[in-house]
Parts: sequence; structure tokens; C-alpha cells
Amino acid sequence: MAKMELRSEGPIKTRTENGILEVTLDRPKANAIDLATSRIMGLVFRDFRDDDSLRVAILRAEGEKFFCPGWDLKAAAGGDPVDGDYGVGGFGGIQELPGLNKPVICAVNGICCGGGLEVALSCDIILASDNATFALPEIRSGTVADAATIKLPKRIPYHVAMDLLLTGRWFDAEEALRWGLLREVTTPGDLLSKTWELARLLESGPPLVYAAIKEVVRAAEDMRFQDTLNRITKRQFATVDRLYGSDDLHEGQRAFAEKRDPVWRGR
Ligand SMILES: CC(C)(COP(=O)([O-])OP(=O)(O)OC[C@H]1O[C@@H](n2cnc3c(N)ncnc32)[C@H](O)[C@@H]1OP(=O)(O)O)[C@@H](O)C(=O)NCCC(=O)NCCSC(=O)/C=C/C[N+](C)(C)C
Repeated sequence: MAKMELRSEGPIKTRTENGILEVTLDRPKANAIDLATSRIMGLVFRDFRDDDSLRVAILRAEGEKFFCPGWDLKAAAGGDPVDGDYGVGGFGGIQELPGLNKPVICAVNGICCGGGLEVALSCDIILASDNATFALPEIRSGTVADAATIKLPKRIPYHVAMDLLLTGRWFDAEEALRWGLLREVTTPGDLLSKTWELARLLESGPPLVYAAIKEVVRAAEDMRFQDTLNRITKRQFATVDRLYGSDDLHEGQRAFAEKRDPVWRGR
């Protein structure tokens, strides 16, 4: 799809620089996500997915104290049902968005808990400032940290994941880094510049290869190794087929032979 008008709506602000989209969650007091916010986030990430001019997204939040404490418990207490309509991307607009084959970076400042941590875990790379704190306190609000319950035991040691899920205890950025959840811990002042630095690096990378990586990684979660490999070599993933039939494939090889940097066109 060609370049489209990006929405900045209600608590969701967006800005772009070249192929990078920055999405800011700005919903005082704590950036909690209610159904309406989740639906807007879904439309923003859907537009990002479908806009050929955009290659990388950043998800961040406004304010020093909270990245996001997850589900808006006041809205829930007021009647938002737990199984309500979270929109096209599921909770936070990104957790279940189909076909999101572009890199998304999350920049976490302050408190990141419950569904807020689940949204961060839906991104591909996470940076956090040294004032970030994390928890899955859903046990106290009588809900299941649904996506984290599926993802965490696959990403960090089982016994650590179970400790976090069953106790809801808080952990800091250094511990999150130790478990491999974070790429980097920065000062609060450096978080955004470091995140943009990474986004610019990814923006200069090969978008068709990134798309293939993301589709294959997602599919491989439910597939056997040999079946996944066969599907890659037989070009049975749409993204791999597109990559192998693209000029970018030859551009990478030409650039190597000519001792220059490749110029990726995404076609
Ligand atoms: C310990 C927390 C995180 C921080 O405590 P504090 O004392 O430093 O700050 P305070 O509680 O005064 O918070 C400032 C204001 O922000 C409001 N707030 C905080 N969290 C939420 C929230 N989740 N929803 C709505 N509003 C929130 C808080 O009420 C204060 O406003 P007022 O000044 O009172 O007007 C502490 O805030 C805390 O424990 N928060 C709840 C964290 C939590 O339990 N998160 C998990 C929610 S369940 C979830 O995310 C499930 C997701 C799955 N699914 C999508 C399927 C439902």
C-alpha cells in the first residue's frame, strides 16, 4: 500500500522521520490501556504495517513515572469487560496484529507492568531506562497475564518465569537485562536517543529480509525445525518468496562483490 495519512488520535501520538514511525502512548495519569485506546493503537500499527514507506516503529510512552501499568483497571471496574473488543491488534494494538513483518522497538521508562509488560514483549527489541521497573501483578487483580503466560516461559528460564507469574514480584531493569529481555539499559535522558539510533540502523537494513525473519520466527513457534526449513527453501513463506524473487537479493550480492554498502529498495 502507498504512503498513507497516519493517525494521531486521543491518547496516541505519532510522528515520522523518513521510514521510522514513533508511537507515543500519552494517557494520564498512568498510560493504562482501556478498550478504546487499544483499538486506536491497533489502527496505528495496522497502518504502519500497510504503509510501504514505513520500515521501523518505536513504541514509547509519555511521562517519567509510568511506561504503562497495563489494563485500565478503573475502566474495568466501570464496566470494560476483560473479553471486550481490543481491536484489530488485540491488547495494546500489537499483541495479535496479523502479518506485522516490520521491526518494532519498545522504549520503556518507569513502571511497566501487567499488560504494559505484555505489550513490550510483543515488540521485537526492548530498551529500558535504569528507572524502569517490571512486574506481572495480574494475580492481584484476578486476571491471567495471558500473553506473558504463553511467552515468558519460552523466553527466559522456566523457573524464573514461574516465579514472576506466580508471585507478581517487581524486578528492575538490570534483572530484566540479565534475563535477556532487554537489549540495553540507559539513563532516562538517553533512552530516546539510543532508541532512535537503533531505529535508524534498522531503517537502513533490508526490509524484505526483515519481513522474512519476522514471518519465519512467528511460524516456527508452532512448527518442527525441518518443516520450517523446508518451507523456507521451497519459498512457501510469502515473505521469503518475495525476497528470493526480489532485486534486493541480487543487490546484497552485488554490493559485496563491488565492496560497497548495499542500497535496499524493498523490491
Ligand atoms: C504499584 C503501582 C503500579 C504504582 O503505585 P504508585 O503508588 O506509585 O502510583 P499510584 O497507584 O498512585 O498510580 C498513579 C495513578 O495511576 C493510576 N493507575 C495506576 N495503574 C493503573 C491501572 N492499571 N489502571 C488504571 N489506573 C491506574 C492510579 O489509580 C493513580 O490514579 P489516582 O491518583 O488514584 O487517580 C500501582 O499503580 C498499581 O498497582 N497499579 C495497578 C497495576 C496492575 O495491577 N496492572 C495489571 C492490570 S491487569 C492487566 O494488565 C491484564 C491484562 C490482560 N488483559 C488485557 C487480558 C486484561
